[in-house]
Amino acid sequence: MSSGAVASMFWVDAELGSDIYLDGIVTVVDSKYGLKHLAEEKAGGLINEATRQVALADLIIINKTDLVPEEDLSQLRTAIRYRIMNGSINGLGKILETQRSRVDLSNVLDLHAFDGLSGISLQKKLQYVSATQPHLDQNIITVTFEAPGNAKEESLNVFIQNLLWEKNVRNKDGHCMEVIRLKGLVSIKDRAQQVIVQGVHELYDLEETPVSWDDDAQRTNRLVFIGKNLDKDVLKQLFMATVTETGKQRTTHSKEGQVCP
Ligand SMILES: Nc1nc2c(ncn2[C@@H]2O[C@H](COP(=O)(O)OP(=O)(O)OP(=O)(O)O)[C@@H](O)[C@H]2O)c(=O)[nH]1
Repeated sequence: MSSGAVASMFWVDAELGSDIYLDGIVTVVDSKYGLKHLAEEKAGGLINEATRQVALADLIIINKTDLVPEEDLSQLRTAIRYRIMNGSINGLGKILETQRSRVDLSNVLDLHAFDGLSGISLQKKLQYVSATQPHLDQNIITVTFEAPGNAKEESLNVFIQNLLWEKNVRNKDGHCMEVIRLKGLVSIKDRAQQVIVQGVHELYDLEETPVSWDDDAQRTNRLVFIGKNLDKDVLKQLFMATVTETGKQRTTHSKEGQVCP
């Protein structure tokens, strides 16, 4: 089972009030085979599992560093950084290097990547991502944008569900957008508090933070999407429709009845 699917299970569990909650996603990369797995090409241009797991991670552990020469390790580091720079919500996702996966637990636990607390620093993270986005990789990319206004909760749900569930949103070339993860700070109409939106694969959640908007007139939504075939203009245009309440949610880029693979 992929890490995203496992993460989704724990996330749902947390909502049921269990003692288990999703703190963050840690991906362990094997020094010896990591590079090979990251480079693997999948039929139909789909994102390979190793890249998907690295892009999803809040923390990456490169393990078995004793098994490879420094040269190989350096190549692997570059390959991972390249994927996180393009794919991570955290801008520069944290990387640890280990032998026998020995880590200081304080580096692994209490990541709080999925709870409201992370929202406080989210603004900084989002700014960092947009400032450093290199746009080198046409495979998995990060798209970020800001938009002023208040989203109607119902319209926001339709926007997210079209992306994650219906998968009917296409880029300008007609390719289906594939969102692996999304994160954002959004303003919902008639709510004083800031709301965090988190999505992993097909699961998403809107969570109110303890932070209130300073100035009602100047609420700025900030969103980050990680995935394939993402088009900033199309995403922003669709999101803007949720804040301007035009009632028209679909664009010419989504084709009725045609679900992406
Ligand atoms: N040399 C070396 N061996 C290690 C290290 N970490 C784990 N191993 C050994 O590698 C073997 C396989 O362990 P892992 O790769 O951790 O096992 P795993 O994650 O269940 O296996 P995969 O999912 O197939 O990668 C075991 O014999 C471990 O003792 C390390 O840092 N260095």
